[in-house]
Amino acid sequence: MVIAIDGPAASGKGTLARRLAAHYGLPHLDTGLLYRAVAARCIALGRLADEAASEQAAKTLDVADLDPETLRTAELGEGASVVAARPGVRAALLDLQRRFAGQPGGAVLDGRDIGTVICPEAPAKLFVTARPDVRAERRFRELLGRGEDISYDAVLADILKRDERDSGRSSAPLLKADDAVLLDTSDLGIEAAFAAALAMVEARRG
Ligand SMILES: Nc1ncnc2c1ncn2[C@@H]1O[C@H](COP(=O)(O)OP(=O)(O)OP(=O)(O)O)[C@@H](O)[C@H]1O
Ligand SMILES: Nc1ccn([C@@H]2O[C@H](COP(=O)(O)O)[C@@H](O)[C@H]2O)c(=O)n1
Repeated sequence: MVIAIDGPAASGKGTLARRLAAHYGLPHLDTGLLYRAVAARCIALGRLADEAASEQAAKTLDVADLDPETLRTAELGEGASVVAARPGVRAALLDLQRRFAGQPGGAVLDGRDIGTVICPEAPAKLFVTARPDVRAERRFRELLGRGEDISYDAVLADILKRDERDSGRSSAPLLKADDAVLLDTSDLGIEAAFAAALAMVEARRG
């Protein structure tokens, strides 16, 4: 079974994707890490504004090299949303994601365009969201815990800017697929959100 999970930044989709993958014994791909890794390589080269450099980085990306610890910074979240708006970068990462989803037994993928572009035929699709202030508070605490020197206001501003860029781009914008189930986690803790997500997936399996 393929489970496709989309939603805006810090909505909790990665947390739910990991929990669902563990529950069903499926492999999980956090597709945001792909775009973060492309941005990391471009930033290291001083070429984030260079479209050709970002396409080249995407074409030569190795999933085995993705290190969540180094990639989940605020700077790379912003850089990822810049390179993710480029059609050539998205095209270069398409096959890799579809191959991951096509593994025997299925997979769980989370991102922005999984239910709409990468796996439009997935039987179980969730669109996870939460109010911006709630998302910012969660991400702020997470980044503080990781030792980043950042303010709540800066995190909220980053989230709003990324939401706008991700939803407004012409190539694979962040959208709820028509057949995705909406899950608002604003007033749900992690366990309650997981229970709701599991019930939605079970309903689709049945
Ligand atoms: N329902 C919840 N209640 C409280 N905290 C949550 C909940 N879901 C996730 N979190 C916390 O919020 C933060 C963001 O969650 P997560 O990384 O799953 O979001 P995301 O949507 O995958 O973000 P991104 O797209 O930016 O990678 C994490 O610190 C996570 O532990
Ligand atoms: N399927 C996806 C996944 C991510 N992006 C872009 O990457 C940025 C970082 O993603 P996180 O999930 O790690 O926060 C995100 O803001 C998107 O711009 C994407 O376009 N498609």
